[in-house]
Amino acid sequence: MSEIVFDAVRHAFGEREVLRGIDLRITERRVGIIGSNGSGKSTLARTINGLLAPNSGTVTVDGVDAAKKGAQVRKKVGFVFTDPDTQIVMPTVAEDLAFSLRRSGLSKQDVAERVQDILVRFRLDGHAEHPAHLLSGGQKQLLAIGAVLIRRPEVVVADEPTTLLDLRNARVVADALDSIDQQVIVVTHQLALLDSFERVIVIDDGLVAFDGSPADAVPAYRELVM
Ligand SMILES: Nc1ncnc2c1ncn2[C@@H]1O[C@H](COP(=O)(O)OP(=O)(O)OP(=O)(O)O)[C@@H](O)[C@H]1O
Repeated sequence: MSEIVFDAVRHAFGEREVLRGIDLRITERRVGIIGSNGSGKSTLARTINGLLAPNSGTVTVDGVDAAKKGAQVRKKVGFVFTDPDTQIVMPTVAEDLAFSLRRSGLSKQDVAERVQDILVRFRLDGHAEHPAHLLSGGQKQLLAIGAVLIRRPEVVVADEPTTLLDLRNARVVADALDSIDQQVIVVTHQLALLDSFERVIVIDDGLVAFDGSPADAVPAYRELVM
């Protein structure tokens, strides 16, 4: 597993301090981040692969500073957004997957093999030549996850990947995330997703309010919002 270290991380948007001093060392394979709306979870998640550089403090992935060496860290850490439409860029499902490998230096044959592998794995093989925008919400999110996994990152950070989905599709996406070998860090409001996780971090008002097992974190979060 990669070692992700937050050291005194602070960030403000204008006057509003959103991260107020985060210290964490993450080495577990399945980690959840939960907390109220606006508590700073997405901001925190975005610092992991340098999508956002904090005002102060550092986030490192295996010792590499994500803010300073974003491109290097992004090879290792893939990011899945809440809304798959923001990630889907090419007309067809197969083309969209291949697009993720455009600068990989892989041969056409290798790209085709990886695309096929993801299509089969996420049961999208019947849709390879279909327009991506015609997929169901759940299939779109699977495609977005596939487009991240096809680059074979070591870590996948997902920011509320099931929020826009109905119960069934949310289950499909949760199962997909559960099935992958990589280290996964998920920001979520869907607490059931966390049952099998090793560690759950509760963020409240820009600080770590609780850090422990899902069995302990969920009641701690409930108590916080009561
Ligand atoms: N780019 C931005 N510019 C200004 N303010 C922002 C920006 N991004 C986030 N914020 C503000 O920072 C605060 C924390 O946002 P963040 O998205 O990190 O919270 P969150 O815990 O993920 O919330 P939610 O559960 O609602 O997704 C919010 O008040 C939000 O409005």
